Amino acid sequence: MAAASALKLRIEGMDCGSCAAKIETAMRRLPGVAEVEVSVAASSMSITVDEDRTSREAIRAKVDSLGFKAIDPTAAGPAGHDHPATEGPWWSTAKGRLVLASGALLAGAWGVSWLEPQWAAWPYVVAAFVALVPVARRAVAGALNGTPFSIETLMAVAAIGAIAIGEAPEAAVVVFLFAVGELLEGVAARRARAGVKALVDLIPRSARRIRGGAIETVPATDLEVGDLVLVRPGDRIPSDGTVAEGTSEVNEAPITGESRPVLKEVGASVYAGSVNANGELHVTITKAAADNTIARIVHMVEEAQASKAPTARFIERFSRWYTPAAMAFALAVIMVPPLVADGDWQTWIYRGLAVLLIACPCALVISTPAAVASGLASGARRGLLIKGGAALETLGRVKTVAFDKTGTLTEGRPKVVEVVALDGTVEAVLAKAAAVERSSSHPLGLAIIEEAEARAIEIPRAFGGGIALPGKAVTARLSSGFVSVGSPRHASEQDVLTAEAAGRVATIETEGATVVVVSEGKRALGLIALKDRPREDARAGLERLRALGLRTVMLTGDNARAAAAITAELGVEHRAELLPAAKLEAISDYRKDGPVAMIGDGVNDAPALAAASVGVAMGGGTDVALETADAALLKDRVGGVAELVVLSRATLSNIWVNVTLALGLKGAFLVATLIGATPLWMAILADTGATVLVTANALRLLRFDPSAPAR
Ligand SMILES: Nc1ncnc2c1ncn2[C@@H]1O[C@H](COP(=O)(O)OP(=O)(O)OP(=O)(O)O)[C@@H](O)[C@H]1O
Ligand SMILES: [Zn+2]
Repeated sequence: MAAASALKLRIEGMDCGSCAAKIETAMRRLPGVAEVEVSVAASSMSITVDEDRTSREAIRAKVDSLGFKAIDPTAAGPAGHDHPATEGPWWSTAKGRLVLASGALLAGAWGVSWLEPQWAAWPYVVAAFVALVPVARRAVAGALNGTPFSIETLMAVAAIGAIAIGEAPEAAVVVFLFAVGELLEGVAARRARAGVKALVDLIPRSARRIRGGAIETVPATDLEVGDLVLVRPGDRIPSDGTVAEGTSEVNEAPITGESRPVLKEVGASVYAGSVNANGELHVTITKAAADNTIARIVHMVEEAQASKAPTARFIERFSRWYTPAAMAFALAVIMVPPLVADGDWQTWIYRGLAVLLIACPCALVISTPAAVASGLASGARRGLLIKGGAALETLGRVKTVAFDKTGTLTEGRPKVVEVVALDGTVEAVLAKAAAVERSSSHPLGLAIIEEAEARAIEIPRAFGGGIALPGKAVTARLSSGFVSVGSPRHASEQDVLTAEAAGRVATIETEGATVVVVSEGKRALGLIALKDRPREDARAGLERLRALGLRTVMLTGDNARAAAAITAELGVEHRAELLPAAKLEAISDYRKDGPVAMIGDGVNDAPALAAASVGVAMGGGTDVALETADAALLKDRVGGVAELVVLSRATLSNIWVNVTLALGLKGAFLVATLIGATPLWMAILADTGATVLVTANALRLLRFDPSAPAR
């Protein structure tokens, strides 16, 4: 049995969701095709196919036969660059030329009818046919490949019908306006795509590489990991790297959306595309051009735009039966009044054809994807990365926002504030604790190691790796025996805390510190108290969420007293001393009241992020934050959560405005047509006009600023 392979093709020429549905239907009829998803917003198709049964050439040929152009990026030219040259100006595209040609013919026909009215019919017929031929070709191709009732079918039937009943001028205007509409329909998707791609253009083309004391200018794409580059004040940083020399403020707005410059010193990470403000920096390159954070963000947003939101899926399914139903209705309009009420055939055929035009579902089908694509692009430019339409919809409906404590509401850099020796010296307690924590990446562990190093304490070696009990403790074997560092609760469960020691723990915790117990075998050696600071904007960020009507909670594995001390400062409800499993339970509790967003740093809370309706990682462009979770805040601020929610809600209401506009216009035109108030050429505006409005409305999201104070 041959394995199915997953292909990703770029598809040019799609404007509207029904194009996507048509391609999907045709693909499913090919042998060996398992899964297929076509995205208009991303101009792409993902398909899983057994290539022994249908070759990729056959797939491409099939797509081309439907009137689109399929391009295999892996087979494409050098460097596998997946950002195609932008399509030329509108008049150079096939659709643009069609609009120009049929417009010119229409104008010519109008001129003839004015000069020589008795010859007017034929030029109009010619004008109508020129614009109709490509439409009819696509209608036939669609019908042969499983989509008999497409927009093109509606169009072709209506235009041919109009010519047949002697309304050639109207037919010509209708097909011309349809061609104009088609040209406009792709605009939203293209603009949203361009908005994101513009980010990549922020990466400079050249860099100043330092080699053997000399400085040479090289293309940024030639930089290799380990190269050293010089970045002067005012320059953009050519590739992700770390500062090797110098101090400067860097504006990271392109990546994080944060316009305040960030001070970078030796050892700090810098991102490609950010602007060096005032000092000279030497930067060691850590990523090749294609792996730069900004390039990956753009790639992720493109993938996100390709994934369909539930509403989009619903509307696509809906329009699958909607189009045939509309045709049946139009037929009834033509047949029933003349047969039943002795109506005039010519009049009712004319009205029935108008109904066909009004029924075109294009505006409806494009309403959701256009808004979602714009919303995602708008977020990406502000450091709010949402990985798909589904996540966006959920974020807009969220009822509860749960936060992890460490690294999310707090800075995640606890500091040791006190060391208490219960047995032996303070130095020995720290030394052994640090030795155990060497095997852990927990923020508390890092703080303990840092403190031991700061006090120049020699850290002994551990034998073998440590054993971590998540949410409880970490244990390792030292030369003196097994040493554990863990929560007081875990220590008392293990019977190593005396009543007196437990009393000291309680006293320190009341001051808002986290206490860990260092024990050897069944003996408590000492206590280490640590404190972490709340993030600067945590309070304001939480308040903004509550102002949006959301419930905010803090879920923490830390002790109840320390948690209470922090939440008193932040004004947020909390649940403390939660083991990882209990965090998941808390989340499913909250989910009973509606969707829950979980905000974490993506480091040790991946299960909680996954358990929530939507997981949001916070963590300044780190790999973990980008890969895990359904959404990520590239700007390390609690306020970003509210911005995510505001943007998502704005996108959802934009979608509803679009759907209402599309359906409303159709309803109004339908009534006007049935009472005979709408000529054919106006009926087409019910869809083309709505498409333009819907597109323009969706594009407003590109400029939407979710950080603006609530209206
Ligand atoms: N590596 C470790 N070293 C010391 N103590 C630990 C370690 N791992 C867990 N603990 C103990 O378990 C408790 C809970 O840990 P957990 O990782 O669940 O929470 P946290 O990450 O500190 O806080 P939050 O849940 O708010 O992010 C800690 O407060 C600490 O007492
Ligand atoms: Zn349409």
